[in-house]
Amino acid sequence: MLVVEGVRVAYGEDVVIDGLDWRPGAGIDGAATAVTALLGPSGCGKSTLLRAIAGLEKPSAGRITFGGRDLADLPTHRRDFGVVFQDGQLFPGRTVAANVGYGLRMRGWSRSAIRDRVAEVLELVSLPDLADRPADELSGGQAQRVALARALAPRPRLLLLDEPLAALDRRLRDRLAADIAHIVRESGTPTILVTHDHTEAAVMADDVSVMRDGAIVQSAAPMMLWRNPVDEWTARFLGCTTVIAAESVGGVAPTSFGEIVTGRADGIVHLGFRPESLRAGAVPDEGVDPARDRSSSVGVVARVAVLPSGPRVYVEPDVVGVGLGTSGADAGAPDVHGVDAIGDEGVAVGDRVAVTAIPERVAVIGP
Ligand SMILES: Nc1ncnc2c1ncn2[C@@H]1O[C@H](COP(=O)(O)OP(=O)(O)OP(=O)(O)O)[C@@H](O)[C@H]1O
Repeated sequence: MLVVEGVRVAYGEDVVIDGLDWRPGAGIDGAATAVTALLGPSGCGKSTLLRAIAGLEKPSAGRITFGGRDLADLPTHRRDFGVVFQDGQLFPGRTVAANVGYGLRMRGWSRSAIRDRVAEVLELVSLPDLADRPADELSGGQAQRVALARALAPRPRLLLLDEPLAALDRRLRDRLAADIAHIVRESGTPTILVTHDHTEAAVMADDVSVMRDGAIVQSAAPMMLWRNPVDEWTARFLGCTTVIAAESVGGVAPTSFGEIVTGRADGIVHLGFRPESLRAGAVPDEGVDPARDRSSSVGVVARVAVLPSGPRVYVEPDVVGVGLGTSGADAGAPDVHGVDAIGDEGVAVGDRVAVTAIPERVAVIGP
């Protein structure tokens, strides 16, 4: 529905986006009601692109169409897009109901129609009892729900969310992320979510487009993105802290953390490991010579962080100069810096551990 073609946006001399092509949700079923995340690091141009779609920035080249119609000559308020920013931007002196009904009044809805629709969307965002509360007496999470209700009230054709959770604390973000995703799906509104947080993108979106330096580098469902990031930069941005090269033969690459199914043609492949891709546990059998054991690498725990999901450890090589994660393919450049892994319960600094891959959590990098 939304198509961005060859778009260029500059602030004075500073070109932020140049020749950008994008069809959010193009590769997935049900794109008409899907949530697409626009995910990228700070400053890559996500908000600029969103603002261009909303009509708040004017592209100096290219075009943006919705349902086949060029938006260039359509001002923001006539695009019928709902927008929610990081800080909600509610009118502080007015009640929740007045805020939510604002766009409907502007569109000339009748009083009774406004009252009914306001009640309906406040129900949708689970705040039916707050209609008469002044907007400046809301918590941060409530304010963002009200901002969402206000954006959804006029039944927009497209909803644009620009880091809607960024100003909230972690606990609230996690809960509200799932709630917002549910609410926008209930409302049947196609949605673009700008975020720099890949977990948030995975929780909320059906489809994720990764943006880097003003360009879209990959679009895929979250699962595909984790499994097959398009390049090493994307793999690292998505949380891989160790990247190694290995030789894949018959679709399988032996590594010093065990065999990984790559499904790739014979040749060198690059594999990305998140802490969750590796398990650091007891050395299985001291009788086995670790140098000959191809299913795991032995190292020494250098740091432990105890997270709710279990210990996160950093394991250094126990033989100086022979890195963890070396394989035939990259033996010339051992990763002497060690690896992040999930540790077994009770693991402590100084323990010798065997580091083993959890194969289905390893990313196979490249197109
Ligand atoms: N109004 C503006 N005037 C001049 N430069 C701007 C303006 N808005 C953004 N920029 C610059 O454009 C670049 C992209 O900014 P943008 O806000 O689009 O990035 P972003 O990916 O959304 O980042 P963040 O997640 O930090 O908001 C940055 O270098 C920023 O400094």
